[in-house]
Amino acid sequence: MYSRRIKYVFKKIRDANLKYHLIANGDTVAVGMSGGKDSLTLLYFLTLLKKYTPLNFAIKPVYIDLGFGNDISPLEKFCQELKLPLCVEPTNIGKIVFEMRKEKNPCSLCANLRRGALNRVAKIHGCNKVALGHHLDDAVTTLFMSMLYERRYHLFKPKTYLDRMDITVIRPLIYVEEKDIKLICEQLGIMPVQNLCPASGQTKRQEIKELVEMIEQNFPGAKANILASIENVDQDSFWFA
Ligand SMILES: Nc1ncnc2c1ncn2[C@@H]1O[C@H](COP(=O)(O)OP(=O)(O)OP(=O)(O)O)[C@@H](O)[C@H]1O
Repeated sequence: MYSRRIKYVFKKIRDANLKYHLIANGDTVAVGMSGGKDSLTLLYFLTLLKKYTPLNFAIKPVYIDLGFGNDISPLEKFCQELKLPLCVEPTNIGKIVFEMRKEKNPCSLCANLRRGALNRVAKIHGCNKVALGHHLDDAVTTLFMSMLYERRYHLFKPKTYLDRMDITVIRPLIYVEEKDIKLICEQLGIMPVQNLCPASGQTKRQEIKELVEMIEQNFPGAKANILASIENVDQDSFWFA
């Protein structure tokens, strides 16, 4: 009944869940919904995880409204179909970033404020975990950005406990490739929300993403190997001062 691609992606998510103990029995997981293809796919697969594994957990989709006037009706419809009420949190983050602070690099401030808002809302709704839609391509792109722009290895983790908030951030799509997410959205007819953010799609990140894609084209499997090399860091070979 499910396509081979859906089964394949489901396995990747189960693998990540087993390896990093992302979701446990009794969890209440807030799912950060931008309305983009990644978070929509994440929500879909978390419902499958609940349905087809013995894991017993609750799912709460949360949309942080940044104030750009996005039409979120496709997101609302998708949540309704999955029988999950969407929590919408209005904010003035867009205004702060673009009008008040007039940031040159708005994305990092926006992401910080958004994450703070999401964690706060999750806490208010009794969630102990927050799931984000970062996938394999995001991880490798982030790693390359830290190397090329910051001269260091720096990458988010699949699971991070934030002690100040007492909340755990998880990234169940960490082994999933973006191309599979795109194909699944097409296959299931998942409609993303159009993002009206003025900085959308014109960032440094986009350039590095294209570089990563070029490497993958020339060395198939490169992205998965790069991520695996992070998991298999040989401490003795690293040049710690
Ligand atoms: N406005 C928002 N409200 C709630 N969660 C969000 C919001 N924006 C982003 N997120 C969460 O943070 C993750 C990473 O955000 P980012 O902006 O990098 O999205 P993305 O890679 O374009 O993914 P997506 O396709 O889900 O938009 C998203 O996958 C989602 O889980």
